[in-house]
Amino acid sequence: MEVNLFNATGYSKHMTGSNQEETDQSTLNKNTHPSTDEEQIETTYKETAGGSISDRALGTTEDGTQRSIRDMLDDEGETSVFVNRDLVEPDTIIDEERIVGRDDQLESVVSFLKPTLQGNRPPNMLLYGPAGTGKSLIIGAVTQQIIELCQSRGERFGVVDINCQPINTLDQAVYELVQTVAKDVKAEIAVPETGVSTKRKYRRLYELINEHYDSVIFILDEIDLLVGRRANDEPAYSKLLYQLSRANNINEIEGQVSVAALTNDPKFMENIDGRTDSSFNPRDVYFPDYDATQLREILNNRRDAFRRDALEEDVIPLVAAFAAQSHGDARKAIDLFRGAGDLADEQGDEEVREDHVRESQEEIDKDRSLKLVEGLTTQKKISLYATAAVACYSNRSRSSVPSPVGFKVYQWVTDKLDADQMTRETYVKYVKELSTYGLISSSRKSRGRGGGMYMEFTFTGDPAAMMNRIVDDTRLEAIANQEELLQTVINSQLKKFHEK
Ligand SMILES: Nc1ncnc2c1ncn2[C@@H]1O[C@H](COP(=O)(O)OP(=O)(O)OP(=O)(O)O)[C@@H](O)[C@H]1O
Repeated sequence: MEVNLFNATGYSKHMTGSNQEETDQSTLNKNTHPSTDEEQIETTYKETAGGSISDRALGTTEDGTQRSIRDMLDDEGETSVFVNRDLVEPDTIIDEERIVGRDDQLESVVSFLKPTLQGNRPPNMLLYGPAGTGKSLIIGAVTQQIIELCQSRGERFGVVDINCQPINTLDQAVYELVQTVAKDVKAEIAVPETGVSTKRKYRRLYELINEHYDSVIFILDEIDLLVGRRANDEPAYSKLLYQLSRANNINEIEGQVSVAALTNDPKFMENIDGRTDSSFNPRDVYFPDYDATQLREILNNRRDAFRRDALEEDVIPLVAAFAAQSHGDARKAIDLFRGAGDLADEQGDEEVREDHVRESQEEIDKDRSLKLVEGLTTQKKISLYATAAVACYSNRSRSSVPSPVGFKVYQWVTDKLDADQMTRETYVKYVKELSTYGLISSSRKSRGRGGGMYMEFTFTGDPAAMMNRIVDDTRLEAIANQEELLQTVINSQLKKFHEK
């Protein structure tokens, strides 16, 4: 892959072969000076707990003698299948040479952002495509290079990167931007999170940017999830994109500003307000799914995360095949690769084998839904329960859930429970969030001419199991006891929806 923009040699925090050699070397060094390390651990331990560490033997060996913490730590170091586990962590920024199959996207993003280096304003961008297809990776890799090039010329290029998924309102989004910039430039946030207007937060944002950056790019990940709370309002993402993309024109920000919005939703621009459309007016960059061959290559480029000879031949093809099944998501492939290695370590095996991959995949499947459900707020649980109930009790041949029906059932459930009721937008947002975890897939549907648009949700796993899990965890039991009634409500709502 040849990208001509840069002459910088690489990123300082990246994992390179030489970093790995350094790590190996320092591990070697540590082993040749055990007494120094032991003294250090012992001193720290004495200071905090009183007594010597060698007094405290924790494990027992096969011959019945007890082992110290240090022995056990040393043991693990020797048997791990990993030599550079960071390389299979999803958030590690990787070297350009390790990027696979994204030449076109990389070239587009480079060419769009190149004007920054000439002091000109780059266009705004919309990076769209399914989860785990490299959107954050590519924009992160290019902006990182620009930061370094600008630094070497004494210019300050700011990258303000936020994930909109956990953010509910425009006001929170602006505060998050202020917080992100303040952290980057090590300045005071100087505006409270609540109790002041959004306008004041914007003002602080612009002030920080004008003081600390010569040019700036906002990266808004999962932008489509920033819907806001009120049903009939313009969505929060539309307002935010409008403000940020015109901040330059109205001189709120003095340097060059561009906005890169990242989304899984290919139809994102259809919901944008007209005036936002014309001020944001992005250049599109599409990120398609990876196929199994590309996923294999992505994993092969990270096989040095593992000890040489620690991977059985079938491991990479099998991981790639599993990930290709779940929509070609590279994040899932890397997670499974790491998970199989962790399992081999846990089981004290020196090699990662096919059975570690299979077992790890099973655990991921089980864990994902369990953990996810445990961590949800009550409102999200109710939204998910209502949606799963429609999929489960529908008498129709297709068990997909139209969002208007899911919402009606959600309203019915909240009424029965006397719980708060969110707007339809918020309900849709909550359920869509679950598609990020692969529990649900969502697609936008049209009801035909003049009928409007709606979302359709499909469960990847068993919706009944999902309902049971939620019931175990919440006061929804009262509803679960009215199964027949719930079934009737669902099928009458489905009937109404399809007759319209
Ligand atoms: N082409 C690639 N080459 C190497 N690694 C990749 C590639 N694409 C993605 N990855 C890795 O997969 C993981 C997910 O990628 P990334 O976060 O860029 O996806 P995304 O499209 O932004 O996903 P989402 O929409 O869920 O935010 C990261 O660890 C990234 O390094």
